[in-house]
Amino acid sequence: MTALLALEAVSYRFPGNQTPALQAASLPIAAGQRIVVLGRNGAGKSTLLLVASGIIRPQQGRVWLHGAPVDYSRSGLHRLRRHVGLVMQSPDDQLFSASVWQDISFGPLNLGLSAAAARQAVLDAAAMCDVTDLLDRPTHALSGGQKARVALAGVLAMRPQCLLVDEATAGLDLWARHQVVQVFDRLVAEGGTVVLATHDLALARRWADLVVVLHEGRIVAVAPPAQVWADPELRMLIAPPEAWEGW
Ligand SMILES: Nc1ncnc2c1ncn2[C@@H]1O[C@H](COP(=O)(O)OP(=O)(O)OP(=O)(O)O)[C@@H](O)[C@H]1O
Repeated sequence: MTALLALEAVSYRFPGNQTPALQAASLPIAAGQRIVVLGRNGAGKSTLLLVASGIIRPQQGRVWLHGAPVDYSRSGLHRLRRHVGLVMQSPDDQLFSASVWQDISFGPLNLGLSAAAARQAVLDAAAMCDVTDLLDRPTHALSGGQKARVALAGVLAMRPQCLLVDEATAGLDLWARHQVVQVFDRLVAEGGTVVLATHDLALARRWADLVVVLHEGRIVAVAPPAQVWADPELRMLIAPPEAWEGW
């Protein structure tokens, strides 16, 4: 079966760095998957998502969308963005319009939706992320957790088939976290795929069908959570022993 999105032997080194942030990373991503990416700070999780979303272009290897290599022309990236959405680690990197409404509507309008369709997409995404009450607010005047939910709504408004999320639940209160996970589940139930980079082991254990373990830029495992949890060497690459107590 053709993967929805795939990384093939992808490497990327940031300018000026000695070591690559991502090295020969291969990962097929199928429709309907719940994938969690684990690894220590600097392991390459954000870089993997940036490459998968087309925001950075790998120096080696290729990214495939629906069985065709991504081309980095304007139209190629437009096609990728219609299917793959990235919620960045810091909402301040994502929110740039004056008001919440403008911010959430930017993506759908940019994809070429009519004003009416974009309006509906904004309302739907805002309802999903519980930010309807914030639509008229200036983006700079939101709390951190509110910004995170608005950033998610802005990506959901483009109805991506594959949602990539960097640290989605960090900084959210427990209700917001619960709600965001419900949004992910809904997307998967509708045939979409969600890829989360996180340090939240509890979420990874109970939610993921597949865990990707990154270490120093390399993918060292792609396996169901139970298999990762049962492997002492993989566990050490992710977190210290006390983090695994009770599992
Ligand atoms: N903009 C950048 N410029 C230069 N180096 C970078 C940049 N962003 C990341 N790096 C480097 O690339 C490597 C991988 O970083 P990355 O942000 O992908 O890790 P991460 O696993 O997401 O970490 P964290 O858990 O801290 O978010 C690190 O060594 C980091 O220092």
